[in-house]
Formats: sequence, C-alpha cells, structure tokens
Amino acid sequence: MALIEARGVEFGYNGIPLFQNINFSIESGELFCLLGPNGCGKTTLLDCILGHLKPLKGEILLNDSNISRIRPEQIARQVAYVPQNHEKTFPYRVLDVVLMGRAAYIGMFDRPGEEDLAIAEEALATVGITHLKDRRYTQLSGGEVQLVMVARALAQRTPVIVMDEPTAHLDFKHELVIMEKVVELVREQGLTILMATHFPNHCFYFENSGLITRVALMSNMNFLALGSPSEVLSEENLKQLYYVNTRVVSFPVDVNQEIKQIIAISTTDSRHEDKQGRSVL
Ligand SMILES: Nc1ncnc2c1ncn2[C@@H]1O[C@H](COP(=O)(O)OP(=O)(O)OP(=O)(O)O)[C@@H](O)[C@H]1O
Repeated sequence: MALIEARGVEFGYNGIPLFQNINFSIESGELFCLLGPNGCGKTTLLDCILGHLKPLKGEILLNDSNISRIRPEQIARQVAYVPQNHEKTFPYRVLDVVLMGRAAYIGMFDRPGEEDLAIAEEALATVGITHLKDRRYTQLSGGEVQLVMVARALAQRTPVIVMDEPTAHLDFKHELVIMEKVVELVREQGLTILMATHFPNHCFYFENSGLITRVALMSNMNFLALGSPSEVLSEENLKQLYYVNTRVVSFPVDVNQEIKQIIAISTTDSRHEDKQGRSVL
C-alpha cells in the first residue's frame, strides 16, 4: 500500500489550470523529490498533498484514506511540514515555535510536558541551533528561520515530512547539515520524505547516499518524467525542463563509490512563455 497517492489531481487559480491529471504514489521509506522551474506549481501541489488546498479534480490519499476526510490533528500526527515561507506574526521564543510541533500530542488546555520539552530541545540540537532557543523568532535571519522550521518538523515525530525548498536560505555548511539529516532520517528511522527543491544535485545527493530516491520533473501542467535521478536527470530532460545545457558527470570519491552530479553549462535561447507568462516549449 502506498503511503501517499495522487490520483488524477488537478488544480488551478482563478479558473486557470496549473496542473492536470497528476498521478504518483510514494512508498514508505522513500525519498521523493519534486523538481521544476519557478511557478510551475510545486508548492501548490504540496498544499494539495497536505490537505491545505482541495484539488479541483482527483484525490490525494494518505494511508489509503482521502486526505480531505482526515481530521487536521490526525494529519499532523502523520505528516510534518517545512514550509518555504513562514509568516512571523508574533515574537514567540524559538523554543516555543519548535514546541508547536508537539501540538497534535498536547490537549487543547494542557501545557507541553517534560517529554515534549526534551523532544523540542533534541530537535534544536539536531539542526545545531540550541544557541537560538531563547531568541525572538521575529528577529532571526532567513536561514535561521528555516532551521527552526526543520526543528519544528523533527519535534512533530511523524513518519512523513514534506519539505518545500528546505535549504533555500541556508549557507554552504547548513545546506549539507539538512541534507545529511534527511539521509539519516530516511536511512536510520525509515521516514518518508517528499521534498520540493530547485537543485537537481539534491536528488543525486540522495541517490549517491544509497536511498531509494525518485524524482518528478514538473512542467507544463504535468510531469515531464518520473523515475530515479539516474534515469530522469538526463541532459536532454534538463534542457527541456529549464532551457539549460548541462553535463552529467560521474567521478570516484572512494574505491567503491562514484558520485553523480550535474553541471550547468549555459542557458539555451529556446525559451517561450504562454499567455500567463509560464515557460512552455
Ligand atoms: N493564492 C494564489 N492565487 C493566485 N495564484 C497563485 C496563488 N498561489 C500561487 N499562485 C500562482 O500559481 C503558480 C504556481 O505557484 P507555486 O508557488 O505553486 O509555484 P512553485 O513551483 O512552488 O514556484 P517557486 O519554485 O517559485 O517556489 C504561480 O504562477 C503563482 O503566481
């Protein structure tokens, strides 16, 4: 049984379709990446999967149940979310923001217990931001906020984490901290992760690490391709998806290990836009 399944999903804003007939399933313990140009609909599709938006057609199943019929607190025990942008409305302490990840386990009129506190502290330590725990959340940098969001998702202790560009604001080291953590969560704790990313090399990083990794290339209303990074991230597909000439290279880092990476060479001049200003072939 698939953990998450999309069947014939369609969504659009203001009567203009953004994607149609999206079909895929994600198995337990899998790392599923969504890759595609700006504005192709990755965040919108994630919002449908999380039950934040209702598809205009089709359905999303979580453990074989239609997500629109699962109560939000039940979803929160199964799926944690690391959003791309998080509105900072109130100057909460960072520790309190991470403790919000425990909300689905705490009664409406109860306070977080010792165990919740220990889990939140552990999540802060895992992403290396214990030193920020008493800071006001509204005063953090973009990268620090992103790390807090990852810590909050870890504190939620769910079998599935959905991440929307989780490394977008992070520096060279912290990007790797998150990537290593993702690999550890999948490999050692059997978590299932669905991640929207702008970096094809993230998909190769997961595949190079030995994880069961699949990537969906999203473009022009649907998936251009769906498969393992080695199958799907070809120079041809990347040219079609991004209008970029690339080279896929492979090099040894160890006697037994080869690493694959994509190098961007140049943009092509075959880019066109449709009436809504979206890239089309
Ligand atoms: N609430 C909304 N109302 C109207 N249009 C919207 C709304 N939210 C998003 N859009 C539009 O839908 C399209 C897809 O947006 P979405 O954020 O899903 O794309 P994305 O692939 O995640 O983009 P990016 O890679 O830039 O984050 C964009 O053209 C965006 O402007």
